[in-house]
Amino acid sequence: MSSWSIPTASQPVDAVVTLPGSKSITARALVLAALAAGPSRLVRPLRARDTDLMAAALRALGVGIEVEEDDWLVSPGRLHGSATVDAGLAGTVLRFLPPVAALADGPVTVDGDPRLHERPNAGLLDGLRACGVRIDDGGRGKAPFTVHGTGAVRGGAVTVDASESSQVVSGLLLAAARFAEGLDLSLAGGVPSMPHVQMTVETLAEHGVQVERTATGWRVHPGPIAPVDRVVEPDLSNAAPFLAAALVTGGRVTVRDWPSRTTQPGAHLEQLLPVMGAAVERTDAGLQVTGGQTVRPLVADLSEVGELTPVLAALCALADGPSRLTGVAHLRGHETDRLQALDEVLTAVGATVTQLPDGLEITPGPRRSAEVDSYADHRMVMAAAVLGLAVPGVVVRDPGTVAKTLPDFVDRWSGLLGDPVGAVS
Ligand SMILES: O=C(O)C1=C[C@@H](OP(=O)(O)O)[C@@H](O)[C@H](O)C1
Ligand SMILES: C=C(OP(=O)(O)O)C(=O)O
Repeated sequence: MSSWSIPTASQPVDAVVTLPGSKSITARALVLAALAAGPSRLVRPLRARDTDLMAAALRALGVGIEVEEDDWLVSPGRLHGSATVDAGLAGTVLRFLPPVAALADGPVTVDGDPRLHERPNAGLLDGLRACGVRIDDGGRGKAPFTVHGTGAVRGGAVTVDASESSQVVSGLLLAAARFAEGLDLSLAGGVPSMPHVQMTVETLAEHGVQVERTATGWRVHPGPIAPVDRVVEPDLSNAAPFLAAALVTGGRVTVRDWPSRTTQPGAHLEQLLPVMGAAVERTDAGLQVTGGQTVRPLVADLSEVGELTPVLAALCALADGPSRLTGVAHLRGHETDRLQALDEVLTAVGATVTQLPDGLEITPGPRRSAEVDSYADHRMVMAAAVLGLAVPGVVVRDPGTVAKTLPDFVDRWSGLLGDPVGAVS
């Protein structure tokens, strides 16, 4: 296991950053292209562990996915088992692949990293069962499990519990046009990360699927899924640490190709970062964030943008007052229990942290060096990188875990600081 001594910023950063494609859009585009009535081209999809695992899983079910320079050419095929699929630690594969597997002819087993075995998935598996699919999960509601595909899914009216992950809704909606009766999905409770559900609905509509909001959820009409060629937007959640660097160092960072309109939750950074003292401007080059004299605290409900919590929490630990982040109980089921992990890391560098049932209170304190874990969580490495800008001597173990969504993050970070060494040992 290697560790990374995070470089401290010796001067304000001043950089223009180009980021790879969105994980969430790439995953949806792959699944819909795989279920479509003809071939689709994905231009500049994200190539990272999560999306490579999704492509491998679809290939294992009979989908053709050819690499052509920076693009993926997806050719749907007859979906078949038997197959074993490695979901790694990807929530997108864990929740988007099983409804596709249910359409395959033969059993498909989904397994992954040790932590995947702890990620909640009963909402999805019970939802699929209500659609008429047989699943063996040993009664755990978690991976590993086997979906016994018969080549067809009934679908119809189902009520699901998506309180632990919006991906339960997205996974079912993505495949639903291929169910005999479509899907009339009702929610049993709340759902976090609504922008991600909206992203699913809009991507379905782009593929010609008839999908509508109902009083209790969403209805997808049965019918063909049209192929679509698309250019994948940059990943705005992965923009967060780079933009945060502008705040921490009082510098300026521009993220290129910021979409004028998007369903990505990272778009909320445009409203959240000014609360923390930044000036944000859309320029011809992209979204430009300029830091102020200090980082200001944040009091916010992050339920819609839970993915941004680790980097925002790191900023809070460097702010000039106490912060309170709420609405993110479901982060306890992410790559790690992120509320616990953030508590440990922020405390290690000198903050006082109180865990709430659904969030964190963070009071900055005298800063101190620390060696911290990555918790197999890409966003914890990114959070540590933000802390290390201002706290000398922050070392993060196993930084390679960023490969989940941004394999060259460490090199990019060193480039941002003009530090070619980027000591990884
Ligand atoms: O649908 C998606 O692409 C995602 C939805 C969200 O999941 P949760 O609702 O489980 O937080 C988000 O955190 C995850 O990173 C990606
Ligand atoms: C929660 C995340 O990932 P996943 O898709 O694995 O749930 C994330 O990327 O922050």
